[in-house]
Amino acid sequence: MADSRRFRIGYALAPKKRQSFIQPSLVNIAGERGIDLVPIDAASPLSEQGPYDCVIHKLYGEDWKEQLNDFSERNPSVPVVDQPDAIERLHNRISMLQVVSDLRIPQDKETFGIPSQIVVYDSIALSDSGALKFPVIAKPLAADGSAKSHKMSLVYHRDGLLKLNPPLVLQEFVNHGGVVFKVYVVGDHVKCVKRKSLPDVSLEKLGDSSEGLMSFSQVSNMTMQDGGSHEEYYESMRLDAAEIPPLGFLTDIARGLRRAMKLNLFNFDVIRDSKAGSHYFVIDINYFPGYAKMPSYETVLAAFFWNIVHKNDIEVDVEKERKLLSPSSSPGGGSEGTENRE
Ligand SMILES: Nc1ncnc2c1ncn2[C@@H]1O[C@H](COP(=O)(O)OP(=O)(O)OP(=O)(O)O)[C@@H](O)[C@H]1O
Ligand SMILES: O=P(O)(O)O[C@H]1[C@H](O)[C@H](O)[C@H](OP(=O)(O)O)[C@@H](OP(=O)(O)O)[C@@H]1O
Ligand SMILES: [Mg+2]
Ligand SMILES: [Mg+2]
Repeated sequence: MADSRRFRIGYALAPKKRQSFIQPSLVNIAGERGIDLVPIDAASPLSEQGPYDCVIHKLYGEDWKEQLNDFSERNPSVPVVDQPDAIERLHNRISMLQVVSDLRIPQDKETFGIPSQIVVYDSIALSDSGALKFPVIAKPLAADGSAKSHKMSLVYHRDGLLKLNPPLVLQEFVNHGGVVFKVYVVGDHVKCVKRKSLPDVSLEKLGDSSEGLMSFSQVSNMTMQDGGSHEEYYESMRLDAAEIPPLGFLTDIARGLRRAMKLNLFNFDVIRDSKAGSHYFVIDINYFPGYAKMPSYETVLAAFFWNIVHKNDIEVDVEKERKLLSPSSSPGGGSEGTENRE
């Protein structure tokens, strides 16, 4: 007999994120699978809300982190996707990519790594950018969801560094044919899409650029106006022509990142080295990205939610789970996951 029980997944999202992610199509498809998506009011105590069979979230701040940790203590069997400590690694652009460098997965025909990069904490250190080869991209060290964290500069030569405001990551710019591959991960589902990227930088450009740097933000989210200019036509042609890396290669990286980071909802940006067609660089990892931009996002997310509430295969922090589920943990009152309340 089909399971008639309904499950409640609480979501704590900023208004803009709620609008882009909790679309009626997602609510309907999840509903058809017996899953109700229930808003969590971040302005009220989480302990007074619920009950939930799972909590998903993309909110920041120590208070929210404490509320979530308290919720997990009191509801050890209710998955929190994902654990704040695991997400925090992605809020710093050095620790974010360190996990890529630490991955140990077989690299056969296709190989991957991260661009050379250094962190600069103060303006004095700016002048000493070491052995980095120009151009470099100056990225805010913090990737904390603020608009500021996406404000970047392409720096053509050393003088350009003096106009920057640390703390920053200076990451070598890699010519990559103007296309970035965004790899969305939802549990064990992996989907790669192509997006516009920065164009390659010629040696001539390096020599003659007077201003020393070019600022930009979220270039991979810029939509081309319909019937755009000549350049936009060629941009879209280039996008179509770009060959997506082998899915098995991307899946190996995705699986490795998921296990290492203990995260279930993220994407990562990959660029192909124009100088070596089978070498790739991972340049960015994002927690709980814009899934609505992923084809069939509703079906993919609904299947992921179904797996969670049926306790299948999600990445958890086993140590944390073990501690929480140990006999000493006192499952308290509040919002234990519960039977259908219909
Ligand atoms: N090392 C690099 N070499 C070449 N291009 C790069 C490099 N790093 C970033 N870019 C370009 O700049 C864009 C923005 O960089 P990045 O993805 O790190 O920023 P972000 O603000 O975190 O973006 P997102 O919106 O994906 O979170 C990339 O999509 C890519 O087009
Ligand atoms: O094109 P994508 O889905 O990668 O765009 C994401 C982006 O990568 C970041 O994840 C943004 O989140 P923050 O880094 O926290 O700003 C997403 O914004 P959001 O408002 O959807 O969370 C972009 O969609
Ligand atoms: Mg990115
Ligand atoms: Mg990012």
